[in-house]
Amino acid sequence: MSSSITLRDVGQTFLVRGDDDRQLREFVALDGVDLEIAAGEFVTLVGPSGCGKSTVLDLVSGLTKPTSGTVSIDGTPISGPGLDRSVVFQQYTLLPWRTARGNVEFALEAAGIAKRERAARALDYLELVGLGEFANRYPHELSGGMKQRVAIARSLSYEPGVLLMDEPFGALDAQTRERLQEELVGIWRRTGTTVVFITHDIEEAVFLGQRVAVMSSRPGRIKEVIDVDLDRQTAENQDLRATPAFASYRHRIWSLLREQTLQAARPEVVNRVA
Ligand SMILES: Nc1ncnc2c1ncn2[C@@H]1O[C@H](COP(=O)(O)OP(=O)(O)OP(=O)(O)O)[C@@H](O)[C@H]1O
Repeated sequence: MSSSITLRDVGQTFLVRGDDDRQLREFVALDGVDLEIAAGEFVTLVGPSGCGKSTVLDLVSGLTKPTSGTVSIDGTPISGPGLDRSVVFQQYTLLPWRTARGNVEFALEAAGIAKRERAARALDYLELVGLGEFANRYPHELSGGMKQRVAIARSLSYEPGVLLMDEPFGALDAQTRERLQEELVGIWRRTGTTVVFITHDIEEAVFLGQRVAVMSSRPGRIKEVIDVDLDRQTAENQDLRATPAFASYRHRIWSLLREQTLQAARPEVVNRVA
């Protein structure tokens, strides 16, 4: 099961206090953001720090509402959070007093899944992320990568149409990160869920995304969306990251981001509120 996502002419303005006079001002975080994500697609979102990536994810999750424009799931405007969407953050956010299985079951309980179904389903999803044998371990008995896999299992367990991931591998070491990237591609293929994945890491964006959306900052907009046409199936046993095609995508996105970073050096645009 998967859902499409549409952002149409989306703007998000926050009220912030000026550093100098402490007056309230409008800060335009997003302006005119347009993005269409098809059901079942894997899209990565990159952009300079503070360009509004998490703000976009918050809007799709329904935690916040846009100041202007519309954000829709399967053509229906989002009115708040829902079980059709699930978010994985950089911090694992597991309950320390529950086992891996207990953490997944907790989400299933909140989603209203019948008690008799919860234990089996939790185990199925822990197996999907390769943690079937660790179901009875507590978070403090798991490595960082394992904790993040539990968080992914928990998010997928109630079978959302959309999985939103905000730098989920940002706190992991390079090797664990690469392994989880490969596993995530496998999980995405098996579940067919639409994935929107935020990252600062260009290689991660190219490796994972069927398309990479590059954002510009101040105000945040989608600057360019790049189709990544890499043969991931035949490359399964090769080092995809070492291929010339991969390097070429990496360089293209690096160049776009460099332009953005140079532009971001100018002062922020804020409008004073009367
Ligand atoms: N609730 C809020 N109130 C005021 N300003 C906010 C709020 N949320 C975000 N911002 C501002 O909006 C801009 C975009 O923030 P956001 O967290 O979306 O950026 P980001 O691209 O995810 O950043 P990073 O890559 O550093 O995580 C930033 O300038 C931030 O300070």
